[in-house]
Amino acid sequence: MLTHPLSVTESHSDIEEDDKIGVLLLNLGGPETLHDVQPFLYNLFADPDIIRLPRLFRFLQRPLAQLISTLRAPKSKQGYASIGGGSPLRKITDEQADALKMALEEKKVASNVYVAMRYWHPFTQEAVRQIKRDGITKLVVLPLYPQFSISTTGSSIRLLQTLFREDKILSKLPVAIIQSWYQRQGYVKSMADLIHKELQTFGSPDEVMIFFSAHGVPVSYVRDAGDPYKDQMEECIDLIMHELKARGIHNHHKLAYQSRVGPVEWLKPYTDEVLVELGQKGVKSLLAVPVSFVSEHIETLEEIDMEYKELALESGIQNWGRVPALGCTSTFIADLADAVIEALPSASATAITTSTTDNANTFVQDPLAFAIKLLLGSFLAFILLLFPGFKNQNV
Ligand SMILES: C=CC1=C(C)c2cc3[nH]c(cc4nc(cc5[nH]c(cc1n2)c(C)c5CCC(=O)O)C(CCC(=O)O)=C4C)c(C)c3C=C
Ligand SMILES: [Fe+2]
Ligand SMILES: [Fe+2]
Repeated sequence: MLTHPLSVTESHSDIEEDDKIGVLLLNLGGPETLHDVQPFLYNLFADPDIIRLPRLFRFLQRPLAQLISTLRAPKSKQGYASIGGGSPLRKITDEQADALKMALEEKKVASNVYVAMRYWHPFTQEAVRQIKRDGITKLVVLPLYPQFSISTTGSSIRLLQTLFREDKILSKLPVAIIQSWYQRQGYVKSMADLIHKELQTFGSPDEVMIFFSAHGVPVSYVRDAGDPYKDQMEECIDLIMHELKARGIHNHHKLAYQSRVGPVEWLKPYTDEVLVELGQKGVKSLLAVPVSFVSEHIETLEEIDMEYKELALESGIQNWGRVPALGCTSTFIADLADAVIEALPSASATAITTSTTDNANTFVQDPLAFAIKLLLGSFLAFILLLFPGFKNQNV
């Protein structure tokens, strides 16, 4: 007998016979060619969860996005050129989606796995349209970010809420959202496995500093908007180190934040500054561990492997290593499949309606600095508004 591709082959408590299970993977997206870089950056900076303006000044969002994306594009292009001319994110995320579908099948859950990128193809809107076409009856939303940030998972969820609210059918679809999963045993163990393995490549593994480098966010996200990202990151590192200790690994470790953009203060300590300090303090061997993201991307391949490695070696560190991103590591993907099954919504579950990341109360800490920025922004906006075409690009 032919089974429907989404039919369930063995009973799980929250799955009914005619259910069609969908899993929606949330990710950031990245430019596939150098030509895509500026419009990708425009989409990113046009997101009010990336540049957080008070509601009253949201009219400046798109002109500012146009300006900042145009100014940043040359530097970004250089970065993407150095890793082969584009982001590997789409290919890796598609592979993760296929691996997750298979892992779910092994656990007797038939599903369709969709990829929803926030700023480049395949856009969230496309994935949502496909979910509707496929007649999915239960949906699990799984961000590919272990820790929650307003700027990543929060932004994608906010967009989903808007798209689902606007649609008669989707607004009734039972949806479960996995907000974060850094604390899951499977993830923690998979990270510990990678670190353990990579330590063995050093001459004296016990003397290696384990250096966690997380993507940063502006301090105001945590301080003013209540982003749990920093707390979750610190807890995540504690859990991984605890797991390593249980395996008899007692190396020193350090957490720092990378990839800051723009003039505002970001979470500290900064990766580049810490690398210099560690070199000066006499650390000779260092293992870099990217911890906020589960695929290779520009920040691992260019920033860590090229820029930070060079800086570390110049600063006196002699032995450098880097843990690969989890990608399709089987223990990790199997654990994501468990997370999906545990989260499956019951038929009576509500659709995506409530917001966990409401930034309606965005406020500005320093009114004078804000007034100056606003005047400047308005002036630039005036100039830029002379140019047409401030719509989301390539959506
Ligand atoms: C947990 C991961 C990430 C957080 C938090 C995050 C916040 C954040 N990022 C920017 C600005 C940029 N991000 C860019 C690319 C990019 N960022 C992440 C992850 C997080 N960002 C990923 C996975 C990627 C895509 C990488 C790829 O391979 O294509 C970029 C573009 C690249 C560059 O020019 O450096 C920018 C710009 C901000 C402002 C922010 C928090 C507010
Ligand atoms: Fe980023
Ligand atoms: Fe960067």
